Amino acid sequence: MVTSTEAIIKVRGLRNQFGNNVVHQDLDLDVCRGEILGVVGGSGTGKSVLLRSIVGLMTPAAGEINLFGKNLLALPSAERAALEQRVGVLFQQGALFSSLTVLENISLPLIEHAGLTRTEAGEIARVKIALTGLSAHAADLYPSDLSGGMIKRASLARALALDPDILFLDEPTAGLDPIGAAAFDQLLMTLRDAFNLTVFLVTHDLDTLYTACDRIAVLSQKKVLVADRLEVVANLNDPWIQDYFQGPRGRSAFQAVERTGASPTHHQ
Ligand SMILES: Nc1ncnc2c1ncn2[C@@H]1O[C@H](COP(=O)(O)OP(=O)(O)OP(=O)(O)O)[C@@H](O)[C@H]1O
Repeated sequence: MVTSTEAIIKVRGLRNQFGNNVVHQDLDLDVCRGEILGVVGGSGTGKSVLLRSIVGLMTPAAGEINLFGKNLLALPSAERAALEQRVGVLFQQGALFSSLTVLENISLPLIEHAGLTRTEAGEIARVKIALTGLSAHAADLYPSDLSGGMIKRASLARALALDPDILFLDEPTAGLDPIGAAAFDQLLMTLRDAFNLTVFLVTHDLDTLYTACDRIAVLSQKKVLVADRLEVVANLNDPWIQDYFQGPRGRSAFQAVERTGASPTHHQ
């Protein structure tokens, strides 16, 4: 699939800080429409904080965040809320409501934000459940009845409830076994292709980077050090990048891709 070069997300001069802890300084990033961008970096480099800033869950100390060509931070709150509804977010722990069934969890944004009735929302929620590969009977289960992989899929179904243009995922394959993680990567690519979704994916999973991502952004030294195709990023002369991509796990992920012939370039 061909990703466009149009930046659907444009971050400029971003600064985030908690007390004296400056997490981002002068951070710039473009995310192109239709791409799956993998965001990596050492622990604490601010991947989740970057995600939360872009989706409007926290206000940066300085900088500009353009979503769909509009400066998010300068918009009146109603317009900003409308824009934020065009993004779906899958948080690290899934963040499903434990007292609601899967169907009710997915229905909630449709009732609250799209003004649908319970019945209408339930119908759409069932479509999303099928779309994410969950069996129909999962609809009536509670989060505590679900396996780790099912929780990820149910959370994905909820993130897709309002037909977002951009999907944000924070460590979606963390805690999944390798087969479950590979299946989730495949699902992501299928959904991106089917709906021309743009995907912002925070991950530590090297297999995901090799198989699913069109470009990779590396967070380091409070900035995006590089955002480019894997071949370019993996060969950069930077200690963290070399350790990460050329270390034993990086090499085995690369060899697995070589064996199966799967490669990000095959999706472009
Ligand atoms: N609400 C908060 N209050 C204070 N400090 C915070 C808050 N949220 C994040 N931080 C700090 O911001 C920094 C970046 O955190 P963040 O969770 O974005 O890192 P990360 O790159 O996602 O890490 P990991 O890979 O370990 O999940 C850390 O130093 C963290 O302690």
